[in-house]
Parts: sequence; structure tokens; C-alpha cells
Amino acid sequence: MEQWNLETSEPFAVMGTVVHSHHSKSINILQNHVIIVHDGKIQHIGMAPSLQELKEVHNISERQIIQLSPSQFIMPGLIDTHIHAPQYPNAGLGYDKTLLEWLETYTFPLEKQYGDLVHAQNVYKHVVRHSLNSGTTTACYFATIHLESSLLLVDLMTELGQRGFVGKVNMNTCQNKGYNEKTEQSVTDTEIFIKNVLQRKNQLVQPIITPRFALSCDSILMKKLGELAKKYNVHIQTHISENLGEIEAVKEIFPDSKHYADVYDKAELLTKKTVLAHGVWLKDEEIKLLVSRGSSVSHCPCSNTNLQSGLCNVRRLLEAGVKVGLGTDVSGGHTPSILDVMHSALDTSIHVFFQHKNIIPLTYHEVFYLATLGGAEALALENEVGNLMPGKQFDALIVDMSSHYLLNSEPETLVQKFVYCGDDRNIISVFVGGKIVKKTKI
Ligand SMILES: O=c1[nH]c(=O)c2nc[nH]c2[nH]1
Ligand SMILES: [Zn+2]
Repeated sequence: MEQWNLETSEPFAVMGTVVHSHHSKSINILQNHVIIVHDGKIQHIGMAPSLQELKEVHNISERQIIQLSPSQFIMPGLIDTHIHAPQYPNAGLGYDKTLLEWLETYTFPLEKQYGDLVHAQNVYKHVVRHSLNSGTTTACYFATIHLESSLLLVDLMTELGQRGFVGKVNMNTCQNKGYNEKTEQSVTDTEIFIKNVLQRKNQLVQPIITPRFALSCDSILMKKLGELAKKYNVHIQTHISENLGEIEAVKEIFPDSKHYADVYDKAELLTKKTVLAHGVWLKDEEIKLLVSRGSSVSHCPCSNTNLQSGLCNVRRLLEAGVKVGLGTDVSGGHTPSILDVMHSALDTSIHVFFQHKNIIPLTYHEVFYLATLGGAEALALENEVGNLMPGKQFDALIVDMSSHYLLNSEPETLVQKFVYCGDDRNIISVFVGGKIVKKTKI
């Protein structure tokens, strides 16, 4: 590919190999294809026409064409369905403790610092940049309990050009080392946060209601948050069934609930726009409930390993009809790269197979789906992003595998190599809504 230099405010075309998913089982590889982008959206995908036809039929000049080389392909942007922006400084640290102790020892003291807007600005800028450079075009962020710095994260995403969600975290129970809020304040600040984000009329970033988990919110607060979600028709995110100690504590605190998922259901927090992180230990009955509510699971295998939470059986969730996406869960997860999480999801599914020989491990095709269209479905964004079909936003990555000295450049070889051995150096360009947010000189 010669270096291109196009004007993204005008129509442009990408020609070469296209790789994307239409469903969970397999990827579609389209060789010698063209994608035409108008106003940030995919207008057309089809067999590559001649330059003359591109010019005469589609009104695209030669300057507005990206011609991919045989060792390159274009694919949908990666979707991180669960990441804690404020925990970025702790990524890779503190894995000597499991969830509840880890929260008290490392996480709450760190998150408490985000009342300081200068600190928040510094960290958040780096997280969003790192996430974009790793190919994440849509990210679903937890911020902290602080209203102002949560809004700052929204503005940084907008400025740097990342699509996604930001949630001001809710926590009103007292066992959080002084990192908590009063119920009234929590609800008021959440409503102000939602209104502020909606008022920005932002094409990229939406608010998401974020009760941290059942152990940090009482049922009064959760019910009020369920009401806010309905009032503003917004998304919801939280954690569920990550760790056995957590599940025991939930059982004790909410004796009237049948199980963990029922705690959220009683507060009307399980909707078609709800994404629940982890779900490692969900019971069959809970899985059925999630399916009936249309709620999804963010699979976070790096975090589940680092915090010794357990092995999530994704095959079981998919077979039951749960929507599943992938999450980095920084800083339970050590990396903001969804590509790293894809490796971990493949490893984890083989480890599940070691334990249960009747479970078929995930294939790299399925993991590619989870990282793209699966993530879009989990966030109820499948009409906007997730693959490269006409009408969707042009959120895409150009992947270059020339540095791997492959013996052949069959597209299937390039994709498999990328999923197993790739890293962010192979992601040479990133587009969000048709705008270039990463471009590497090669
Ligand atoms: O992995 C996790 N990270 C967190 O910050 C958190 N809070 C509640 N439960 C959690 N799990
Ligand atoms: Zn989390």
C-alpha cells in the first residue's frame, strides 16, 4: 500500500480484502472488494470496480482511494464492552488479592483520587489514546463516583474520536473505605450526568447507568437507578457473579432474592440495554432470566484469571442465547487491548474444555465475532457498528501482517495469524465514524 493521504470529509473508498462477521460461527472473507464511505458511513460494499467506474459511478477520485496490499485487510473496529478508565494506573498491579480484598486494598483508594480534575484529565487522556491505538473503536467505560471527572472522560472521548459509553459510578453502601455517596446525591448526580451528556448532542458518546455491583448499592438506590434508566431510555452496566465470595455476600445481604440476577431484576435493571460484566458463576436459572430480559454478558477472561475469579464457560452462555461481548476490565485485566483479550478468551475456552470434555472450545472465528459484532450486539449497537455492512458507521481497522514474513498471504492465514500473534503494531490505521484516529507510517 503506498501512503495514502485522503480527505475524510469527502467520499472515499478502500479496496482489497475485507474481513467481518454476520453471525457467531464464522467470519466472511471478501477478496478484491471495495467499501465506499460517505459522511462517515458505509454507503456500499461490493466487488472492486475499475478506477474509471469508481470515478464515474461513485464520484471518487484516485486521491480518495486506499488500495490495500496483499498482506493487509480491513476489518470492523474492536469493541471493549467493559473497562474502568480510572483504574488504568493499576493495570498489571495488585494481583496478589482476589476481588473483594483487591477492591478495598487497591481499587477504591485509587478511584477516590478522581475528585482531582487534573489527575483525571492526565489519566483519562492516556487510557482513551491507548485504547484507540489498540484498535478499540467503541468502549464502554466505568468512570468513578465523581460527576465532574466523569464528564471530563466524555469530553476526552469526543475530542480523541472514540465511540462508546461513560457511566458515573453509583456506590452508597459504607464498606468502601470512605469512597461512597449518599443515596440522594448519587441519584441527583446521575441524573445531572445523564442530562449533561445528552445535552452535548454527541454523535459518539452516550451516558450509561452504572451501579457498581450489588455489594456497593442498596436496593433503594438500585430501584431509583432502574427508574432513571427507564425515564431517559439509557443503557445500564454493572458486574455479576464474578467471584464466589462476592456471591455469598450478595446472598446474605439480599435474602429475599432468589439469586444474584434476581437482585438486579427486582430493581428493573435487567433490560435489553444492560451489559453485565463477568457472569463466571451464573446458574442456569439466572442465564434463562438474562435471555428473557435481553441482557448481555461482557466476558473478561484476563481479569477472571488475574483476580483468580474462575473460568467463564462462554460456550454455555452462547448456546443458551445470551448476547456476549469481550471486555478488557482494566485493571482487573492487565491490558486495554481487546486483541490480548481475544487470545485470553481462546486460552480460557480450552481450559474450560480440559475440565469439561463435552464442551467444544471457541474457534478464532468465534472470538473474532465476540470482539466485533458480538460486542456490538452486547451493547445494543448492532445497527450502528460491528461489521462493515452498508448503512453502518465506518468504524474499521486496517491490519498489516507484512512484518510476520508469512509464507503465503492467503486471507485466512493473515486473519488467523493476526488473532493469535497480532498486536497493536499490526493495526496501522483506525477509523471511527469515517475519521482517522490512528495512522502509522509504514
Ligand atoms: O473486576 C471488577 N472490577 C471492579 O472494579 C469491580 N467493582 C465491583 N466488582 C468489580 N469487579
Ligand atoms: Zn469491572
